[in-house]
Amino acid sequence: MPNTPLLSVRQLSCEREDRLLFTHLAFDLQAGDILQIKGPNGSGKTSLLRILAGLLPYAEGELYWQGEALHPGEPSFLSQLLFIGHAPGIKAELTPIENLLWYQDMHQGADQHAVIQALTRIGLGQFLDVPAYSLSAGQQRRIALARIYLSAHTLWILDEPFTAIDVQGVADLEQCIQAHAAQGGSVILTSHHALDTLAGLKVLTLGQAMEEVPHA
Ligand SMILES: Nc1ncnc2c1ncn2[C@@H]1O[C@H](COP(=O)(O)OP(=O)(O)OP(=O)(O)O)[C@@H](O)[C@H]1O
Repeated sequence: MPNTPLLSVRQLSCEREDRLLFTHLAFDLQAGDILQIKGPNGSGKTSLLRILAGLLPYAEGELYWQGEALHPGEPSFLSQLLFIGHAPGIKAELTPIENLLWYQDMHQGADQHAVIQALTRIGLGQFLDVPAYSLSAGQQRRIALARIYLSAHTLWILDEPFTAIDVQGVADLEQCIQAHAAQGGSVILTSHHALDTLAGLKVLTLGQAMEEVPHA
């Protein structure tokens, strides 16, 4: 008998500004899955991720988390979710350490040692104490992405995580995503890049059926 999916989406429709972006969207996400959402600009990829994160209402549909009806904004679900949106979502006047301590303090209590380790792993070890506004776009993005190294969440939802990240950074992130999935976590992400180096990748192109991608 198949395992209960971690997340099930059924008959989901999204409408923005009186325009229907997608209808009858349905897919299952199993523990250990990495799911890439694809589609042209404006097709609704970010909107879908924001619906799942409880940040955007949806027109119709049902969501299930581990077989139970899910209302995405509910705290018990949010405690298992790491959402990193399109924008870096950091405070420009704070240093990388301050940004992550502030974020951690809101969620699970601050741990400066863990924050420094995460920033070092993401390649910001030499920029711990400078204001974020003095860093490049890719470095600012890395501050936000360092949260994956602090995360104990089951589900990661990452909107364009590789934007502005260099080749080595992309490879490191892919490795981290793969490791999370290998430990039974799941990842839903958007990216316009081919991610076929990720083993077990599934792709959902909005408006089409979900497919498994052969490992490159
Ligand atoms: N803040 C907003 N307010 C109103 N409508 C919006 C807003 N953001 C997006 N939309 C509408 O939703 C549509 C889908 O946007 P969304 O960001 O979900 O697309 P996307 O597939 O992620 O695009 P991209 O590949 O360019 O990131 C847009 O074409 C726009 O019509």
